[in-house]
Amino acid sequence: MSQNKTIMEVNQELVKERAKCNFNVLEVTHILDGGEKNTLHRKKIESIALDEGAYKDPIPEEYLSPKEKYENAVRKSCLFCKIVKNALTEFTGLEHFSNFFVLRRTADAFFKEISPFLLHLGMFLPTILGQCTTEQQAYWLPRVLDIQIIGTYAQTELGHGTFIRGLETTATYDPETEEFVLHSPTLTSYKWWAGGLGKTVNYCIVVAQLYTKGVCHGTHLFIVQIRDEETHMPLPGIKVGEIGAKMGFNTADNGYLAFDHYRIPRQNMMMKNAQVLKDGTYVKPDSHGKLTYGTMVLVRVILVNEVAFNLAKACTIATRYSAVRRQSQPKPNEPEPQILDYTTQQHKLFICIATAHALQLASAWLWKTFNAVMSDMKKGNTDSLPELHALSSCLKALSTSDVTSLIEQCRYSCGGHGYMLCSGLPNIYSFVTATRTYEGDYTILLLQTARFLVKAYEQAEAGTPVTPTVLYLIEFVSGKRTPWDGSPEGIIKSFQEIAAGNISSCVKSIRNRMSSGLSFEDAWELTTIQLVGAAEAHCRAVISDTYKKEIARITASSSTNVKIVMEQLVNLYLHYWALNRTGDLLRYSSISGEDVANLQMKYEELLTLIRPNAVGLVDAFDLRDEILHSALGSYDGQVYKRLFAEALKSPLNQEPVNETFHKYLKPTMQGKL
Ligand SMILES: CC/C=C\C/C=C\C/C=C\C/C=C\C/C=C\C/C=C\CCCCC(=O)SCCNC(=O)CCNC(=O)[C@H](O)C(C)(C)COP(=O)(O)OP(=O)(O)OC[C@H]1O[C@@H](n2cnc3c(N)ncnc32)[C@H](O)[C@@H]1OP(=O)(O)O
Ligand SMILES: Cc1cc2nc3c(=O)[nH]c(=O)nc-3n(C[C@H](O)[C@H](O)[C@H](O)COP(=O)(O)OP(=O)(O)OC[C@H]3O[C@@H](n4cnc5c(N)ncnc54)[C@H](O)[C@@H]3O)c2cc1C
Repeated sequence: MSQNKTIMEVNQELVKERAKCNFNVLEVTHILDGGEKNTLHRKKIESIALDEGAYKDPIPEEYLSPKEKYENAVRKSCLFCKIVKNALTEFTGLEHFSNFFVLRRTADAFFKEISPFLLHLGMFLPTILGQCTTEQQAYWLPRVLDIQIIGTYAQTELGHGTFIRGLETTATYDPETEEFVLHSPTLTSYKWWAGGLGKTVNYCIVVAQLYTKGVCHGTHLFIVQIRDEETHMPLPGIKVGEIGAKMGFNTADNGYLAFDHYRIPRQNMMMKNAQVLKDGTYVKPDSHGKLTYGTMVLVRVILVNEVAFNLAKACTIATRYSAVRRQSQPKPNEPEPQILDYTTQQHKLFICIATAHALQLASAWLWKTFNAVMSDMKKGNTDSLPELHALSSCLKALSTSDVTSLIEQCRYSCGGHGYMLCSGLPNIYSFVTATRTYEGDYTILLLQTARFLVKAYEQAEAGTPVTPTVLYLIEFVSGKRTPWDGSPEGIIKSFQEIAAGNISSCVKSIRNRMSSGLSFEDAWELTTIQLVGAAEAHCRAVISDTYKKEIARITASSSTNVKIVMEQLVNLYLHYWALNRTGDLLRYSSISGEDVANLQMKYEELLTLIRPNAVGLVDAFDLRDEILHSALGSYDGQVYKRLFAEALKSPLNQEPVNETFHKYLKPTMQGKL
């Protein structure tokens, strides 16, 4: 493995664990990277960016003031872009975007929190790729890829994030000057949250209500210059600043922005889908009405990969630490066990490894689906967009929610040391917990999927064709049920039955409520707890099915032991979630109490089988120490030496006596204060 320029020798606990591992670690790395070629490409980029040590901070980030932290993050963002510039210029189409995952991963060595450039590459660039005409792209793309301008995505306002149709910023077309006039009529219309907006960017994409010829045509996207390219001063008519301290993302200068009748040229409306002609005539998109929401769909797809990667980091840290840490004495006169030998610890950690695999593979599959839909859309066919929207919504919601809980579980599994910033876990957590909210809140996105599921159920009832991910509804409405058999395929089938059963209950509730006189909206609203549950169940079935099928496909040519350990993890994932949903299983499948007990036994057996390979499995994520930033999770496992070295960096340890002793402590203790 390409492990790091470590100066310490590897802890014997980890040496023994690595010797125990019975599969080829590199083979699993290739599976997770999507093939050997991708692994080599990733390692090459990591080498270019990291081998010279440019990511290192003179003073640890956590001991800097907020302003210094931000300034240091800008310095390193520029450095990072300079180092990887060649890689950046390759991204001239959304189809190349998966290569950004590699850059994103490498950038983590530079930032313990986040780069203020994240939105430039993560949203400004893809929106230009997805929403501009070819001519507009020819103008903007070179400047964006060459970092001649830096941009962000300003959609959310102080008053509205979720409800995009409720945004208040206006863009009113003036045919006299062929300009749009951007205006923020109220305090609640101030743009709020956009990453990098506070101090870093000079351009941004603004989402505003388009008015032309006195008619409002709903929200549209505009490219807006907000700062002078030479002086970086806000331009006249622009009010811009930073929104203040947050739970995480503190190096991302999230900002606010308001317009006072601020003019931009007509050409700055992103016109791939809808257009405003010189005379103010509005030309509607002739296909799907929600095409301007395209960047959100892309970023939701990206986020599934993003959280899988962050979970891989967290469980690498927690698993290596658990192999090194010894605690308690269950058997008299025997040494204290490694905490990884406790079944409850395995229960906390192995589901994290399995989930990181499941989400990594589900995200690769979703990425393929996204590209297929984009390719259809290029030919004018938007038929598969609703299914993509439903899928990307629920996968984003469930993956960010699962991973947030599992990262916290990794922290719990490291006891007190996990609470230290130098464990790396708090920063990973504060980054990932935000993903549950941004780019569409958890509940909101599941309710979007639920809309699709209810419609699909009605189609299945009516005997009209349904899309691939909901084919299970056809069997369900026909009354066909598969008896419980406890096999992996049987568990997935039962997850589909749970999903179908939940959707069916929702449909019944809505119909019953409507037949008792409620409107559809009120009936829907009263059913939303169940609808969220149904969308979650559907998504669990999709992830489980995809995970199992993808592992079977990819490992068809793998060595025997790799195949075995990969299948064990799939089974662990399925058993974990089956046990977690026994209520639903008892309600919607033919499972018995005895079957549940068998599931539990099988689950515990799987933990024991996976245990010898646990460290090998996290090594296979192939995360360089520079990217992990963790005293607990480094490849050498020198946990205690690293914790102590980190403690010595504390500013409080730079002097034997702090001045507060003379100012406050001594006078207090001497009764003189
Ligand atoms: C130095 C460099 C260092 C590092 C960088 C290196 C590399 C970087 C590269 C990658 C980065 C990696 C990862 C991260 C990338 C970027 C992210 C990082 C940070 C992001 C920060 C966060 C940004 C944001 O949050 S932006 C704001 C996002 N906001 C939202 O998501 C709002 C959520 N709300 C909505 O989506 C909608 O309003 C709604 C869906 C809830 C409702 O909309 P609306 O009211 O208009 O519609 P409805 O009436 O409900 O529905 C009508 C029908 O339309 C359908 N619909 C809705 N949405 C869509 C859609 N998107 N597509 C298709 N169809 C849609 C809906 O289903 C209805 O259909 P029906 O048939 O009528 O039922
Ligand atoms: C770290 C971070 C970075 C961000 N970066 C950006 C950015 O770069 N650009 C940008 O434009 N935005 C950004 N955002 C904003 C983000 O997209 C929004 O915060 C998000 O979409 C949620 O919207 P909201 O804050 O308005 O929440 P609200 O919609 O007010 O949600 C509050 C609560 O109400 C519930 N709720 C709301 N509506 C309904 C409903 N119809 N039914 C049931 N429950 C409902 C929600 O589920 C939630 O529990 C960022 C946010 C964060 C936290």
